[in-house]
Amino acid sequence: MKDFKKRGVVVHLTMYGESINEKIDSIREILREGKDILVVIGGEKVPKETYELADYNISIGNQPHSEIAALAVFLDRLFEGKTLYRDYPDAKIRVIPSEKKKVVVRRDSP
Ligand SMILES: C[S@@+](CC[C@H](N)C(=O)[O-])C[C@H]1O[C@@H](n2cnc3c(N)ncnc32)[C@H](O)[C@@H]1O
Repeated sequence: MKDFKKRGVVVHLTMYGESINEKIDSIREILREGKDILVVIGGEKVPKETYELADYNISIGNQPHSEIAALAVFLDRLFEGKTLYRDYPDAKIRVIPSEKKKVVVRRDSP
């Protein structure tokens, strides 16, 4: 975290942090400025130093979630859902959204 702070902004997700609803616009602005964001999520006990080193301590509500759930909600808010259906030009398999069945298009290898 100390090293990363020389070139970007550290966001630590914690149920004790400030509301994501209040802070997400300013965090999104960091990306617009072209800076990188390091998202820190805990596993076991999170050391006190993490809270102090983070530029933002952000809560996804004040109830505990799994770390993956907290990260998923954070990323979805940050990118406003726009990354969910992003096209990857070099993808080997593409899933076509369908109401009733699985539709998959495979790209032939070159
Ligand atoms: C299950 S929690 C473990 C917490 C850890 N035992 C501690 O002492 O802080 C795992 C991680 O999920 C994330 N997390 C859980 N609930 C959250 C919430 N409401 N808001 C933001 N992040 C959360 C945090 O990064 C947390 O460190």
